[in-house]
Amino acid sequence: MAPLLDIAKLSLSFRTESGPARVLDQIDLLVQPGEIVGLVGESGCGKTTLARAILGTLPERLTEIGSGHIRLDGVDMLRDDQATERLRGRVVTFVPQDPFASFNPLFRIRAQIGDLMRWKTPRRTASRFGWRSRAEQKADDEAVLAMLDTVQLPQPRRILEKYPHELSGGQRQRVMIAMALLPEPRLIIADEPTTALDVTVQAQILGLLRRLAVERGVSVLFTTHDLGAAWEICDRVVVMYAGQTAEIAPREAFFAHPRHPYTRMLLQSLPEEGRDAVGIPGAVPSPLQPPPGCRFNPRCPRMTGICRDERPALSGQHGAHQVACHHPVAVSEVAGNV
Ligand SMILES: Nc1ncnc2c1ncn2[C@@H]1O[C@H](COP(=O)(O)OP(=O)(O)OP(=O)(O)O)[C@@H](O)[C@H]1O
Repeated sequence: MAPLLDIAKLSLSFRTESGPARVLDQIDLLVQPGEIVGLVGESGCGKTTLARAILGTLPERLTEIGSGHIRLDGVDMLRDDQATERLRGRVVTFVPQDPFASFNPLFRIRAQIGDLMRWKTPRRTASRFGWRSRAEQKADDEAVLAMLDTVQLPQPRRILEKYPHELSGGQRQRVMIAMALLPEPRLIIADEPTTALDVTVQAQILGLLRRLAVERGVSVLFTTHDLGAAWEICDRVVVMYAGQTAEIAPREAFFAHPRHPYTRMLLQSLPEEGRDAVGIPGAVPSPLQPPPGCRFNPRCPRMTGICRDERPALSGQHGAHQVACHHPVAVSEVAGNV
């Protein structure tokens, strides 16, 4: 099957006063149609930058593409501006971390969803300039009400009359999920979509996102530093470390047999009953002066000379368990981390 999203050898830097910050370094990532992929890693590993690169929302003036490609549905998202513009908001949509910041506080939800539908309705035929026929508009209005109901917002007509501040955090995120689904996309990028919510609401929202994506065959690329959330929702997990792909594994294998020392330490750092969360010693290196070779080498208990000299390649076939490490953990060494 052709992947829906195909990212290969993507390197990207930000221009800063102190020189180029190489935030993404030869990233490889494939997302198949209908697949839910989690992008995990500590803060500063480049998850948001990768999500924004796919969406084409990085500041152009400050961004330098070094190499590689991002293809969505065959379109070169880094070089074909017109096609990218067509896909953005239609074929690929976005669920943000903080929905409050993404709404305009001055307008009712009705106006904000109405604006989205004017430009991104899947029923749009000739309405290139935001014009819709009466029949199209009526169909869109019905689709909006049905979608609000689908994301379990009772009394959708009342929700439409509210201002963003009149909704709870969970309700706002449900509206955001509705808005991400209304254009009938093929890929949703959800950037830490539940971080700003209470724990109980987080679980509901993740469950909802997964159910709707599966029902509609929509792929989801979900960034999180919360491995529990990745367990809840993902089919496959991609671990990023300091702008590099460290490991890619199906969900069960990821939690049961992590092969990269970083993944293993991430999992071991999770809080357990009777034990507080323990951090990984050291910090993610600055992208201004990343260590040579494997970027994890200064924090790695398995580090040897080769780790400083040579960057490890990502081994294995797509779809299988892949790891970029000179000294990966053997399956026999792991006693199950689930
Ligand atoms: N505009 C920018 N200019 C320079 N450096 C930047 C810029 N934006 C992000 N960075 C740097 O890029 C690196 C990756 O940041 P990014 O936000 O993508 O990481 P992340 O994994 O999403 O972290 P978080 O979970 O905290 O959002 C960090 O070192 C960050 O400081």
